[in-house]
Amino acid sequence: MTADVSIRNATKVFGAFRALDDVSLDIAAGEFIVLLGPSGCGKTTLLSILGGFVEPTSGTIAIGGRDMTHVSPAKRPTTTMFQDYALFPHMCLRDNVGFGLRMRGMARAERHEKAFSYLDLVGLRASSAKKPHELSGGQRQRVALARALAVDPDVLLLDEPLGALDLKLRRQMQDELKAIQKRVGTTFVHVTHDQEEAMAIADRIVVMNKGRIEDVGTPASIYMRPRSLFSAGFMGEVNFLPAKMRGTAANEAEVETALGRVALPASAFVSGVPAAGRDVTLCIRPEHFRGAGASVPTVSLGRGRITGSAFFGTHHRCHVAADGTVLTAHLPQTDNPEVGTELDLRLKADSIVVLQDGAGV
Ligand SMILES: Nc1ncnc2c1ncn2[C@@H]1O[C@H](COP(=O)(O)OP(=O)(O)OP(=O)(O)O)[C@@H](O)[C@H]1O
Repeated sequence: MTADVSIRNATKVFGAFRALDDVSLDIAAGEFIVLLGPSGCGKTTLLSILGGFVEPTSGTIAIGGRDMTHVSPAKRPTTTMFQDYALFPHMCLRDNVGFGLRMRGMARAERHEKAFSYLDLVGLRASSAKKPHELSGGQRQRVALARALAVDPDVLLLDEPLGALDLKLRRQMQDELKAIQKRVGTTFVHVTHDQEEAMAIADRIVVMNKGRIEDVGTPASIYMRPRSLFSAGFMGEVNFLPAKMRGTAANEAEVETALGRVALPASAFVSGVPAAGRDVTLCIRPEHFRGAGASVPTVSLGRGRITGSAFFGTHHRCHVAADGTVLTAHLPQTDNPEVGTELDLRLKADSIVVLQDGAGV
């Protein structure tokens, strides 16, 4: 089963503190949505509102077209999977996975069959007689997932479920989680503060900050075309270059930066081309600098001097100083950037994104 979710103007106030501030979001049935943001931004509060553990101060929640705003957690078509798994230590895996089914009065044979099929889904059928303490962290996490899915929720809510795992296992479990979600087709809403995790698993990422939604989109669209400075900065490394709008022509606009005047295509301005005189910020990903000799259409920010360089395997990460501004540039693995040498600060024109301060969704 699967269902769409509609959140309308959800606000949650704790005393004088606005943990969630007028949040609206539509989630399609079968989507894998990741709520991403720093600690305290309201991710868990939003997830708890979906699960029914927290009631919104105002606003509404509908699941599968039915208003759920004041419905108790047990009566919602949702299941929440927490980071600590909460498996029953004295029960074997089959009984752990079948526990929710027993609570719903399902007959023994049917319950066992279903528990086995979900253990199969997570690759643990052969271990069904084991107890949780006989498993690794990743295996326990899979059992918790099987148990959560066995009760056929329309929407599975996951609160930092991979938070307790070490990095390598975490990356492996992300791939498994995504593959399982695609197989079962259940709507997943997953909370994390890890940008790489969000990119690894999400159909769409919801970037949150201070109780509000800053950006919503596919991993690629948020990375390449962020709609707020916060979103650009949270989704990986970025150079922010302040600028002032100058003239605009048909499909182009000129901006003045500390590194000189630059003509940019109108498409670089994510929320439209602002009027002359307005302050804007150019967002430049470090890997978008192209060395000399690149044959693609380029924008030039003049020349800079390399003040630091470190080899990261896939690329060299360099600091480049130009006219009092220090930029970060990732240069190809095969380059040999040396500190003290000069670098052409050239970019593909369509790789620059220009945002107005205070922009967002
Ligand atoms: N029951 C509560 N009473 C008072 N304040 C609360 C309550 N629950 C959450 N808050 C506050 O609301 C803000 C948002 O909390 P929330 O748990 O949603 O953040 P989060 O983005 O999930 O952060 P984290 O990643 O640290 O879990 C925090 O500042 C938190 O202290």
